[in-house]
Amino acid sequence: MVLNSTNASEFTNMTGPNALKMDVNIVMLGTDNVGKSALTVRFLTRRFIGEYGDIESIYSHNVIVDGREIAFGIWDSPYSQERLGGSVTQEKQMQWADGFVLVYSICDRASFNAVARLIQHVKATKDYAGGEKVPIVIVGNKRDLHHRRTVTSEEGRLLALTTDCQFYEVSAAENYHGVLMVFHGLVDRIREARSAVKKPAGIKGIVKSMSAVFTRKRTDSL
Ligand SMILES: Nc1nc2c(ncn2[C@@H]2O[C@H](COP(=O)(O)OP(=O)(O)OP(=O)(O)O)[C@@H](O)[C@H]2O)c(=O)[nH]1
Repeated sequence: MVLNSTNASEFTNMTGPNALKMDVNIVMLGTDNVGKSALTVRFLTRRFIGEYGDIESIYSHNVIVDGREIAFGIWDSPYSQERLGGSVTQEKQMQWADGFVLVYSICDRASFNAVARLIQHVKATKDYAGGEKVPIVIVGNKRDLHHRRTVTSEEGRLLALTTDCQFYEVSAAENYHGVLMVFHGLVDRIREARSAVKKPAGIKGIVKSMSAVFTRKRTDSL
């Protein structure tokens, strides 16, 4: 299913002459029932509808983020064990994606453990130009069910810190803003990754060390 929606009118500062369009493809990953579809639908429609079915969907959605039009492609598929095994779909997803939202439920320790494995898998599989870090956001969902929590916020934060990912705890059921932060945060990461590819790594360092040599020579000859 492909759903198209344009939601630009709710943002200010969006039609400046310098606004450039940017395509961003995002894959939602995580085990069953963690809320991948709920997060996606919340971002696209601002609504939480409760039941989402098991349909694989690629959504397209245009919004303005920081004055720039972003054309989101969001691939949301139900979890299956083949995901960790190297299926054709998974390979396609890896090639297609610019960034990943890795979701677990704070009430489901197994889903958190699966995210830790998925991070390693994505990092090992995703062939990112320039070798810079793959943009990944880890999301602990179902924050509204804190009385049933089995994964602490600290554990989520620590996982993000040790794997160089971003981290958010949200409730797709109760809070649109948190969900918005997830997708905007990922766009920032993708931007950073792309500009790292454009500017060859180390060029600043080369300029710095050359000027250091010349400065030293001048100083030596005084
Ligand atoms: N309380 C609560 N329930 C949620 C939240 N997010 C999703 N759910 C519920 O969790 C169940 C699973 O949500 P889905 O979005 O279908 O989960 P999924 O990860 O896409 O699941 P699969 O399609 O099986 O891979 C649904 O009953 C949702 O209503 C949340 O933030 N809080």
